[in-house]
Amino acid sequence: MSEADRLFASPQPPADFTFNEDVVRVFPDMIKRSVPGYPTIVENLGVIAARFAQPHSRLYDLGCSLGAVTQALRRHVRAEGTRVVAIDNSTAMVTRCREYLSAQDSMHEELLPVEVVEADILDVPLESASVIALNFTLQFIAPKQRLDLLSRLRANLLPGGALLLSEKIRFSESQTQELLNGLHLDFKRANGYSELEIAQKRTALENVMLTDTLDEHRARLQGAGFTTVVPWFQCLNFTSLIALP
Ligand SMILES: Nc1ncnc2c1ncn2[C@@H]1O[C@H](C[S@+](CC[C@H]([NH3+])C(=O)[O-])CC(=O)[O-])[C@@H](O)[C@H]1O
Ligand SMILES: O=C(O)C(=O)Cc1ccccc1
Repeated sequence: MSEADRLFASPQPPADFTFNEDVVRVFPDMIKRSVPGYPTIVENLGVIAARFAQPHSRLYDLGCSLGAVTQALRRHVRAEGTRVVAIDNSTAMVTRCREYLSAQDSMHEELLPVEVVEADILDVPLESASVIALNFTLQFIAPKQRLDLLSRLRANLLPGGALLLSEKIRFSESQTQELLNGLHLDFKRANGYSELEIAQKRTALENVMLTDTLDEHRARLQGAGFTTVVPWFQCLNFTSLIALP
């Protein structure tokens, strides 16, 4: 099972955050203690997907990590003949994700079939899908690639389908930004992270996780051809959106 996250507990030279084996070992604990609302978001992505999933269509979980969203899709989606394609470019994540999903397979009968693909979502060929989930993945894509990726997702979304996008967001109004960022740090402290752990992780993420405002997300989604953007969840500076074609 997964360990407690102590990755940034001792002093270390600054290095960019990567989704390597050390992160994989602690990832379920890390994401739950770092992302306010994460369990609620993941479970409800399954519930929301159930409304948009079409019979005999694909459901994508892009940047699947250990497959938390894929597992929620399997718990909630009942449309006949749907299958999940879960994609991540971290070898360590994909290896462990496959193990978790086969454990879920052995405990339940008649789960949606899942294919876990090790690939970069920026260059893997995508096919038509009724649901596409990007749960805290877009924030790790280089900003100049984000519009192209969303346009490609829009082009592959079936009519009546949905893109489910969760992100850490920033706020252009500085008082709001300071308040919600401060409250996020309080959330981490309340979950047992020390000042050193918080500071070292912040440095590690500085160059690799670049956040946008909600307005920037809306504008980009519209630019990619989505007509409707509905925020369905916000906890502090973390949000989840439903984008419709
Ligand atoms: N270009 C890329 N191609 C494929 N995967 C990528 C790429 N860039 C980053 N990733 C992958 O996106 C994931 C982001 S974590 C998602 C959480 C998950 N969705 C969850 O619901 O638990 C978010 C977080 O840790 O805050 C990592 O597994 C990366 O390897
Ligand atoms: O820890 C943070 O500050 C975050 O914003 C989220 C996060 C969670 C897990 C891995 C990387 C980033």
